[in-house]
Amino acid sequence: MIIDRLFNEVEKNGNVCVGLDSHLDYIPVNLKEKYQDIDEVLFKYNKEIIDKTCDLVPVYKLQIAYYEAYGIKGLLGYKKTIEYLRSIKKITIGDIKRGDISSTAEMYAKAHFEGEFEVDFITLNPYLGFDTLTPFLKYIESGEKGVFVLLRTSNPGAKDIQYLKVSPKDEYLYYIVGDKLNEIGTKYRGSCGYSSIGAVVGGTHVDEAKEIRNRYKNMFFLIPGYGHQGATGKDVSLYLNNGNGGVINSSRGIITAYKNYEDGNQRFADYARKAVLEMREDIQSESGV
Ligand SMILES: O=c1ccn([C@@H]2O[C@H](COP(=O)(O)O)[C@@H](O)[C@H]2O)c(=O)[nH]1
Repeated sequence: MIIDRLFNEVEKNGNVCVGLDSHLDYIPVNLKEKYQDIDEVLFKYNKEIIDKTCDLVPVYKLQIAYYEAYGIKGLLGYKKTIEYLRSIKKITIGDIKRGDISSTAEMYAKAHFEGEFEVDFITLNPYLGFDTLTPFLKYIESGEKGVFVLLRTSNPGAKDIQYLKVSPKDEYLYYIVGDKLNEIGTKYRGSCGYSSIGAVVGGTHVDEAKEIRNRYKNMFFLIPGYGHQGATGKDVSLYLNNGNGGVINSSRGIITAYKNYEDGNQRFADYARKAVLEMREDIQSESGV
C-alpha cells in the first residue's frame, strides 16, 4: 500500500517533505533568463532542487496554486515535475485541498489520481461534509493512492472554525472530523499500522498535539508550518511516533534558503540541500531517534 511505501521511506530518509511552492519570484534571475517558457523555468528549478535532495527526503509536495497561477504553462510545469518525481520513484503529494459534492469530487479524483496530473497522495478539505470523500475511496482501496485530509490547519484562522466546541461532547470540531476519518480509515490500514487516509495537522499549533497523536494512533500526519510559519523541530516532533507517523513540510524554508547567501543565485539547489539537512537534524534530535 502507498502508506507502507511512505512509512518505509521515512524509516530510510527521515521526515522532511520538500514543498515545491515554486513562485517565479523565488526563482533565481539567471535561471529565468535561460529559459523562455514558464513551464521550463518551473521544471528546471524544481528538477535541480529534486536532484540535490532526493537522497535525503521521503516525499515532495507540490502546492498546485503556484502552478495554476501561471495558467496552462504553469500546469505544464506541474505535470513535468510530478512525472519526473514518479520516474525516479519518489512519492508525490498534490496539495490541491479539494472538497465538493460527490459528482464533482469524482472528477477531482480522476484528475489527480489518473492522467496527466497523477500523484500518489492528494490533500482534501472535509469541511463540506464526509460524503465529499467517498469518490476517492475506490482509489485508496486499490492500495496505490492515499489522501491527507485537513484536520487542524497551520494558519491562525484555524481557530475560527476548527476549534468551535460542538455537541454532544462539547469537543473541538476538529475532533469530530478526526474521529470520523479514523473510523473511515480503519479499512485502509497498511502493514505499517497506519492508514492511507491521513490528516493534515499544522505544526504551528502545539496545544493538544500530544492528545491528537495519542487519539489517532493509526493516522499518518502531513505536518506543515515548519520554518517560515514558525513551527520548530520540537513543535512538530509532538506529532510523530518513534520518529515516524508523519512527514513535515517546509516550502519557502527550503526552496528560498539560497537567498541568505551571496553566491545563492548560482548555488540555489546546494542551499536547498543544506536547509533539508539542517531541518532533518533538528527534527531527529527532538524526536529522539
Ligand atoms: O494547514 C496547512 C495546510 C497546508 N499548508 C501548505 O503547506 C505549505 C507551507 O509552506 P511554507 O512556505 O513552508 O510555509 C504551503 O504549500 C501551504 O499551502 C499549510 O501551510 N498549512
